[in-house]
Amino acid sequence: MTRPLVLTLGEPAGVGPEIVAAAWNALKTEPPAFAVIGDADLLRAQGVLVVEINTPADALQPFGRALPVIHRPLPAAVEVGRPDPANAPAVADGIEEAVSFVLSGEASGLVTAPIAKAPMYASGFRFPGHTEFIAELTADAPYPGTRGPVMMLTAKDLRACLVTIHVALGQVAELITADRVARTARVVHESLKRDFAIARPRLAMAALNPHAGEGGALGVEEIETLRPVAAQLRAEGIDITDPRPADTLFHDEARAGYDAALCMYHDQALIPVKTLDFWGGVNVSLGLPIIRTSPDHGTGFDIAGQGIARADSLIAAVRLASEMAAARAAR
Ligand SMILES: NC(=O)C1=CN([C@@H]2O[C@H](COP(=O)(O)OP(=O)(O)OC[C@H]3O[C@@H](n4cnc5c(N)ncnc54)[C@H](O)[C@@H]3O)[C@@H](O)[C@H]2O)C=CC1
Ligand SMILES: NCC(=O)COP(=O)(O)O
Repeated sequence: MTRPLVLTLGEPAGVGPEIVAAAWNALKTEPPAFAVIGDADLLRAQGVLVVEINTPADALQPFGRALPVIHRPLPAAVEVGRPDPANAPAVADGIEEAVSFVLSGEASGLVTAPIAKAPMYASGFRFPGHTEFIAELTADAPYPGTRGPVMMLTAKDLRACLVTIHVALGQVAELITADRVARTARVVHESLKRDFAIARPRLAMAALNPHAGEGGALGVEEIETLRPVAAQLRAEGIDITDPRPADTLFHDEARAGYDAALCMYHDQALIPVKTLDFWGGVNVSLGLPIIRTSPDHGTGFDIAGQGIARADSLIAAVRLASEMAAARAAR
């Protein structure tokens, strides 16, 4: 029987509880089952039938008729739209527990609803986001390849992978080192084979500077770092382009020429992703011992509790986690 996925509820004052409830409504007749870790009362308040369970395996039997929840009550009352740092440690604990279920094999993969970074930081959380936190939690688990984490965002046929993630734009250029670019490319290449069943992945490298540096007139990173790394990667057998101007890398015909784009900074990847498919985009952590996906949107405080938040991205994240877990297990 298919192992269940495990879902975390994310920031309780955001759209997490309502999109998790809506995702269960949409997916309850479709395998795989999932177990939610979080405050069961928040989910009951969404009007769905909840069943409290103890382990992910307990989710399999009731999933079609009730939303299975491993109940972890929050310490502070939740005011919709107003995150309280007092609940942030419980949010982090939920992620940690969910990761342990995947590491132990009790769940096949992890899907996380969005967290709000600021209240987490205010409570002492020392990671930029889920991606780095989950990498730390899985650091001692065996992994048969180049370790990430690498953040990939998917939308329709676009897979955009980030060389740098949550850093100020002013710091990006100094972080574009040969080692970081090469490691990112290796993780992406291996993951496309292992988790996406693409036999011969084709990677496209986005340039950092306008017009790929215009021969050095608009920046030297392409000449000094990116072209030599691309050549080195090709010598290793990785099919990757030289750095290409980012403004012409994401239109329909361009996307047909590669399986994943290597993007140098957050917005270079996330703008095309969210423009192409804001509702269906998925955030994937590559190069980790566990499968982890997430919606591509955040906590939506401005709309939380109004019944208008869309669950499409979370539903896509559940489906993708299931497909990736199956691809990884089949190897
Ligand atoms: N994976 C994660 O945990 C992520 C967390 N965040 C966090 O979310 C918080 C808010 O970030 P923002 O930049 O405001 O992005 P956001 O994605 O929460 O909101 C941007 C816009 O999209 C709308 N929106 C978001 N989710 C929606 C949904 N499910 N249905 C309909 N409309 C939706 C919002 O109403 C808003 O207009 C921040 O603290 C950020 O750190 C942001 C992205 C990912
Ligand atoms: N902009 C993407 C984002 O914030 C997701 O971060 P993470 O929590 O998945 O690491």
